[in-house]
Amino acid sequence: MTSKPTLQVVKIGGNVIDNPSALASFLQDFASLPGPKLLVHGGGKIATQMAASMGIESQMIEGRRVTDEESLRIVTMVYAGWINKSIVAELQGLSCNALGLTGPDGRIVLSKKRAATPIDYGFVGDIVTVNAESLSGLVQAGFSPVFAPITADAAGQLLNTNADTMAQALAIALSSTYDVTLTYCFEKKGVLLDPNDDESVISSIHPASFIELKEKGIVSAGMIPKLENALKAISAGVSVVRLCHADNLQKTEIGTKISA
Ligand SMILES: Nc1ncnc2c1ncn2[C@@H]1O[C@H](COP(=O)(O)OP(=O)(O)O)[C@@H](O)[C@H]1O
Ligand SMILES: CC(=O)N[C@@H](CCC(=O)OP(=O)(O)O)C(=O)O
Repeated sequence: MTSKPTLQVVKIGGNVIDNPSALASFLQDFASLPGPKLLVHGGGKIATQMAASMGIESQMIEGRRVTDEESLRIVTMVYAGWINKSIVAELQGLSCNALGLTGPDGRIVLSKKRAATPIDYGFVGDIVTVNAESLSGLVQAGFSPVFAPITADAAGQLLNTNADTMAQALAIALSSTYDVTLTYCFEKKGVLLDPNDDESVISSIHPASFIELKEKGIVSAGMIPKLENALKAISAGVSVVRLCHADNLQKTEIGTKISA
């Protein structure tokens, strides 16, 4: 049996994107990763700040943004515009052949508006399909795709999509062709047993320990969808899933490893 080529899918979170020097150092590490790679970025923190500066209050429920028409315009401008193009330009400056994308570009990611019950999130999309063939084609052509968390449905309606979910869906889709490693990079050293103690990193999480951590309130807020996505990825064909500090992208033994 011939083994699959390797590919790294990396997600970078909004708290790092909001810190230019931390982002620059992360992008340097990303650019120097060997082999095919793909980046998914968030930017929730900047979108919230932008909305606030326009007098619009952001509402998050279970780590997801309630997205009305005005918020959709803001998140599209922030994620697919300012953040995506800044990251692509910075990576190009580091000789990484980054290609900025959103879901509707080449219809690589197709989503569907979330049902309005039990919670009406407005213009929020859940991923329906990923066109792995088109995406692999871009990777094989030498590009490093950089995805903003904006998608669209089949009728062309733009939708806001959680960036952790986007990374999970892309990693799973690519795992039929590649041996995929998925790394969630953020501003903490991993999943912490005590959120106030940066050194209390939990080295490994599996489905049963996640339920226990959630019940005890040790994982909360944005960490819940992040871990749900991480667990889904490891159970659906992704070879390695890890959560770590953005500074530790290349230190593969550090952080929290996810097991099935
Ligand atoms: N046990 C935990 N360990 C680490 N972070 C946690 C934990 N529980 C909750 N969190 C929170 O989850 C956040 C990461 O989720 P999120 O804000 O969605 O980040 P990102 O923007 O990187 O996706 C951390 O900043 C932290 O505040
Ligand atoms: C539907 C939904 O919640 N979308 C997210 C997309 C951005 C994101 O996920 O950013 P981080 O990775 O920085 O949290 C939002 O608007 O906050």
